[in-house]
Amino acid sequence: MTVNDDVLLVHGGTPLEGEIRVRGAKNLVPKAMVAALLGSEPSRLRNVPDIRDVRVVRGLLQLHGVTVRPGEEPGELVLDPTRVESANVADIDAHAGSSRIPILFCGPLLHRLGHAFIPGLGGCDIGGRPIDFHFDVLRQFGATIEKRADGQYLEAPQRLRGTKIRLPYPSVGATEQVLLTAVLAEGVTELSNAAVEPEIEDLICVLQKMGAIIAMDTDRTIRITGVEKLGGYTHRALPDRLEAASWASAALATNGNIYVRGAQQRSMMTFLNTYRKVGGAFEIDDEGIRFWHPGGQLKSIALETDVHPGFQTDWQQPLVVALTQATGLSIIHETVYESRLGFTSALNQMGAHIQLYRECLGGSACRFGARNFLHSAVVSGPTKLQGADLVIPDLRGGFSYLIAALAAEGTSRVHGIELINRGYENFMEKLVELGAKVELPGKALG
Ligand SMILES: CC(=O)N[C@H]1[C@@H](OP(=O)(O)OP(=O)(O)OC[C@H]2O[C@@H](n3ccc(=O)[nH]c3=O)[C@H](O)[C@@H]2O)O[C@H](CO)[C@@H](O)[C@@H]1O
Ligand SMILES: C=C(OP(=O)(O)O)C(=O)O
Repeated sequence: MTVNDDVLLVHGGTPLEGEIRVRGAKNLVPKAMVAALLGSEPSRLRNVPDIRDVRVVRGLLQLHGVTVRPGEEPGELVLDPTRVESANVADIDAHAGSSRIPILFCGPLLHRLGHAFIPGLGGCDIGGRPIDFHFDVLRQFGATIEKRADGQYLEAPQRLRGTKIRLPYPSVGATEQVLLTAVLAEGVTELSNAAVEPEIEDLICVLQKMGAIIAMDTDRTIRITGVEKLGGYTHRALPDRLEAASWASAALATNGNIYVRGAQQRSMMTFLNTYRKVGGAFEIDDEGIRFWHPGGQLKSIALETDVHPGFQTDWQQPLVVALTQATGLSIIHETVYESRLGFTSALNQMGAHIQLYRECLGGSACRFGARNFLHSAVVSGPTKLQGADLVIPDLRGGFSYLIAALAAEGTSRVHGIELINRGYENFMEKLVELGAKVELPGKALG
């Protein structure tokens, strides 16, 4: 086992109780920051969380000549792209492997400079995560792409042209690639089989504020009429529905009660339905959502992850920890990523009973069915969890291990917690506020 030295000691068995606040979505904020690169004037983005993925994009934008400074209110960034053409881009390799976001710089840089260099991407190791759709799309707009040892070099010999595209799968990133490229391309782009996640709708709102013309049909078709020039925007990022659901799962698994300020019903409806089926309670008001374990037994369920409006894959791992406490057999079918269930082996070491299958369990057949991936699970519960030594595998898997350690009897050592900072703002402070007994060896918390 590879053990990192950033370790959190978690003394389990205390219900999480209290209030925390979620700010702007990890899966929107960095993209809205990239969108600022398309404008001829400064933009203002509000509700920006202090997470690693935001810091990475800030560094990348600055490298490309965008000035990024704090605005008037806490969590506001002002992004000024007016000097991009004269930037002297150096050290871009330092960003290789940092996140998935660099790929979204392609369209804006091609429009502004006629060329772009994209270093190798990072992001969670939960499947192959190819970027073939992105490059197919960019070629359709008229870009040329050359693979080099350290990344991809792209050129736009002339202004990119609008085009008709059908995605093989409603990929979030590829849909964003089309949006960020089509808005300044010549003519109309028609994208079918697009992803329609709430973060994509919010990115469309950002682009419309900048002067873009984008129409969304109900059948996953998005039509973009290219314009000559875009201005800046002022926008408050939609709240992070993925972080909110993680805390909701933590409340359920630890017998707790957490008010998540900022959580919004509209973007979480599918999660809320599932939470209720499992036996979790929630109450919605204008400012947020309270989630709690109402007592009694939790119920097992059949769950299939899917693109929006289905059950978001990033909700899956934290909820699985709560399902180890439900009575009976729960079935999980992960249809978005082929390798997102590997984190369950550590839960089994803690006492859970989770069996993985290559077959598509629970109803529909997915892309991974006949391809040998362990992408379905049967969780048998309830099981008592015991503290263990855990090594964080990926962002949501990492938060799930925290939940499991908090729900377990005894003490766990959770290694690699730095990864959680990629998508959860101040998670340690929040844990302490909620009454968790956690320690960073040698450091004071709370
Ligand atoms: C930073 C960010 O917003 N990340 C989110 C984004 O990731 P990301 O945008 O990377 O995810 P996609 O929606 O693109 O990926 C979905 C599926 O499409 C496949 N695919 C994608 C692109 C491609 O060129 N070829 C290809 O085969 C992927 O391997 C995966 O199986 O959406 C995912 C699905 O909601 C979320 O889990 C991630 O949290
Ligand atoms: C998979 C995730 O993110 P990314 O695409 O940034 O790896 C996630 O947020 O769970």
